[in-house]
Amino acid sequence: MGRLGVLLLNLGGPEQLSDVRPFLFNLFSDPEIIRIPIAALQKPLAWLISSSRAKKSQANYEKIGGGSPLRRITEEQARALESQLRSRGEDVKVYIGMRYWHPFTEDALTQIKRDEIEQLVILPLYPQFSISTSGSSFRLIEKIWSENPQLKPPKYTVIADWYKEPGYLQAMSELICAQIDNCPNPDDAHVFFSAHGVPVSYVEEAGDPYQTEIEECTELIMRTIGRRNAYSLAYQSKVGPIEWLQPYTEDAIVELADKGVSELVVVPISFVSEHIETLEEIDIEYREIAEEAGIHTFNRVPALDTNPVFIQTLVDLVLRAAAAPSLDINRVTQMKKKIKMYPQEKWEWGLTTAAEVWNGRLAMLGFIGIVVELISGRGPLHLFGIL
Ligand SMILES: C=CC1=C(C)c2cc3[nH]c(cc4nc(cc5[nH]c(cc1n2)c(C)c5CCC(=O)O)C(CCC(=O)O)=C4C)c(C)c3C=C
Ligand SMILES: [Fe+2]
Ligand SMILES: [Fe+2]
Repeated sequence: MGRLGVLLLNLGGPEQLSDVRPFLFNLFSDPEIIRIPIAALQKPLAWLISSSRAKKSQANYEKIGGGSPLRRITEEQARALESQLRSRGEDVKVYIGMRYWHPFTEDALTQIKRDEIEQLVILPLYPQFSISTSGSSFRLIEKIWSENPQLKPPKYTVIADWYKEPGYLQAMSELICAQIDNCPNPDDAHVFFSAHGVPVSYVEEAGDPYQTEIEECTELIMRTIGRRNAYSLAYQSKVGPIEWLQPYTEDAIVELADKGVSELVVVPISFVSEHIETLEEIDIEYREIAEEAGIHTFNRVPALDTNPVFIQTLVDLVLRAAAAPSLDINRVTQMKKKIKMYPQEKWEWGLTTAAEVWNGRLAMLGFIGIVVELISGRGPLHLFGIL
């Protein structure tokens, strides 16, 4: 086997407060994150939303030290993975490709070409697949390679999701058990999984397998734990006016308190590193809601970061993928069945009634939003809470 490369895919995050606005612009420019049916409106709307949201978002990043720790942690994970693989005798280099901030995926692919990597394993740092995360990164890689075919390595394999990996389940269950045991009454502790949400339309209309994979993942983790603790799942970080997966984390916490739960073990489930949604949203915002609702123990399970059992899982995944026949991005998307990634014709031009209605609604919302916002400086986007 020739020189092996591993490309870790992640979201990226602003490193300092002045990065927040351009980072948000990149994020909202992605049609897999916000689906604007008229492509020409994508960038103006991204500019509008990012400019207006920046202040609120900066205030949150300020509370966690003025920037996202995502780059530092992902680099630590990459180094740990690389040294583990090298200790197994592999001639390997690990790269990081972020979707919305440095180090960008484009730069990683250029470096991979320069280093003459012969076989590339593409490994998203998202255990479960979503159109908005791994799907978006796969689309970007496809686009870069189609525009610049010489960047494509001779062989590559894509890992679509890996939430069923025994090592991952083991690492998560050890971290959760430690927090259960930290509760005053461990048997009464309620294990509360909080996943990053996505709009309902992603699952119901575009066929995103994310919700199914998240639900299955929580069940597998609880089976691995093998204790009798009650558990539930909710979705956090809703953005904008449309309906996202429910129940929402903030409502579910209050409901549990109303039912008499007073000891909560909170498990961030859709991401493997500490980031703004764990350090600010869970640790500050949701903790406050829980305390006000009468929950006296709120133990948050730390993210995996460089947990050795987790890094070992990544090693196993890479070695298995490197030994497997080449699996390309198109086949992965097909394997994910009928996912409609934007701007597939089916979705964009509405071969189904639902998509037509939805596109119409979005187009109207976009037009009205931009016009009202530009005229008054305070439009529907504010009203609906996007900004
Ligand atoms: C599996 C994880 C994630 C999914 C699914 C996801 C979907 C999703 N996100 C937004 C909008 C925003 N996300 C933001 C930050 C952010 N998102 C994730 C992960 C998932 N997103 C992470 C890890 C981070 C934080 C990175 C960091 O800086 O540490 C933000 C910016 C922060 C803010 O202003 O709140 C936005 C906005 C949408 C719309 C979406 C699905 C369509
Ligand atoms: Fe997000
Ligand atoms: Fe948030």
